[in-house]
Amino acid sequence: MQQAPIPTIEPSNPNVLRWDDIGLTLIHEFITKGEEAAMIEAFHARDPAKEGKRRISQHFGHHFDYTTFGASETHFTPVPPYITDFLPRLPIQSHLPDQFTVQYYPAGSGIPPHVDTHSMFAEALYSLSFGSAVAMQFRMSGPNDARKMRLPKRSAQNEKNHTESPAATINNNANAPGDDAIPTPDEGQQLRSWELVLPARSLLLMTGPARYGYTHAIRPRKTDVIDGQTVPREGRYSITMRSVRRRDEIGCDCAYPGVCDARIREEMALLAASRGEDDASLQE
Ligand SMILES: O=C(O)CCC(=O)C(=O)O
Ligand SMILES: [Fe+2]
Repeated sequence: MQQAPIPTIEPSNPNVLRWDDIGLTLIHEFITKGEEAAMIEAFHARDPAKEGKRRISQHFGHHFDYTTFGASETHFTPVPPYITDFLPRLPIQSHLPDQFTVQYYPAGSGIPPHVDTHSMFAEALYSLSFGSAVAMQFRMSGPNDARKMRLPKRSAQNEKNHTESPAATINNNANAPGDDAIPTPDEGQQLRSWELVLPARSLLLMTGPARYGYTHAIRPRKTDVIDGQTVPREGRYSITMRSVRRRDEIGCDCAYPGVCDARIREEMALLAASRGEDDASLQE
């Protein structure tokens, strides 16, 4: 693990930290303590259990469709006011999210390294943290990630069982529940990788390389190192916010074809076509 890169602090607002070359922005105290308490209450009004060991997810807005990896045309849960209230404060107002996954991470749980599906969601990806801080790991994707994304897909997960992986990660085998892929020592040493502490009430925005080229993960463990101190983890909540691409917006031409689902689909189609030609020539 390498040292986290140094952010630039916005002169007009010291709560805003930027890593422009990576495409990350972290805004401290994005929500108030009152809003945070209301969110936690609303979450447990739907899912009372706090004792389990597994991450629990709730979906709002357009549900993820586990068969097309796009947005469902039929499944929609109205977005609660505790989310709609802060949307006018998001840093990018031109394109607001319409797909929301609220998750509870019991202490010790995490999320495997993954790249959120490129083709089905617009570039800006947000994560709002609340309840407690957690360290998120970023790692430049490499051949190992590209190889995993080309493995045959696991069976689609049951959307009703929302203790499973989050929506956008379904297309990435590195994300299968319980498959907390550890990079090979070779890859782990070579690739740029570090952890960024996401404090409670902070908003993380991922764009560019951070969105398309890096994997992000929360390692399942009991402690994090925060400001040089080893701190026990507590239950943490997050809201992942994405904007669903529709019709001719679907696709991706990013600079990271190895982990780009749009490119992988093209590759697979070419492969299938060339196999078809081979089959045809065998029959002649
Ligand atoms: O909990 C988080 O902050 C991130 C969750 C995530 O990466 C996802 O839902 O795709
Ligand atoms: Fe993600």
